Amino acid sequence: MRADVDLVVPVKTLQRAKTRLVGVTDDRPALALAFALDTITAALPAVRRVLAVTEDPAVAAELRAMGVDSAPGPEGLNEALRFGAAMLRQRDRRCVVGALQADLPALRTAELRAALAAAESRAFCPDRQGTGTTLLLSAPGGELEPEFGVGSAEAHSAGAQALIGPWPSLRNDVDTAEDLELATGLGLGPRTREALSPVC
Ligand SMILES: Nc1nc2c(ncn2[C@@H]2O[C@H](COP(=O)(O)OP(=O)(O)OP(=O)(O)O)[C@@H](O)[C@H]2O)c(=O)[nH]1
Ligand SMILES: C=C(OP(=O)(O)O)C(=O)O
Repeated sequence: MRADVDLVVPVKTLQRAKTRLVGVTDDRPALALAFALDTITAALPAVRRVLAVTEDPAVAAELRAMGVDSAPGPEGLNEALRFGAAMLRQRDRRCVVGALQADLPALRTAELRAALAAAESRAFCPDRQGTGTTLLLSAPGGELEPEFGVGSAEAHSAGAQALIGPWPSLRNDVDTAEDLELATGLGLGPRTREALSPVC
């Protein structure tokens, strides 16, 4: 992708996040926060700007300390993404606006860079199962039109390039204990390792 890339990262209110990881840790909100911070830390060097959309003041405060902008958005994942994408589009009419899930705790900057470089225009990265989506990119100057949710890879595949390549860390979103095991094999980010340290 030759245009600048600005990313919206949606972060759900921590108390309600990552419900499928119940039993993995005693402190699920802390784990959800660690996922988001590791994801964003890895993404920052690969893109021009990151805007988190979150209703959670604790997430906003952590991000502010890292120098990352956030804004409270409407309830619901696609609503939050449309809201963030509109803010980014207002700042730059021509850039690529992307959506990156905040549950990629093994994300490697170089792998995100490689996926972005492979994108020719509107594109999406399917998750490792091939059914969900971890990254969605608009065409330069285009609308994001997010359709996240069950079966989102198929929904996003209409008129968009599927980004499939040597970027396993970008495809490994963590919803379940099995996903977390696989992410551990790829190499977790430091915040997630720390959040899990009492149980590792
Ligand atoms: N801002 C915002 N982000 C959301 C919302 N719902 C989901 N997200 C984010 O969207 C991404 C994908 O969400 P899921 O994988 O379904 O995560 P989750 O809802 O925390 O997990 P489960 O409770 O297991 O379904 C994660 O980055 C979430 O933080 C929402 O209503 N608002
Ligand atoms: C919302 C999605 O994520 P998950 O499957 O992680 O809930 C999606 O892949 O569209």
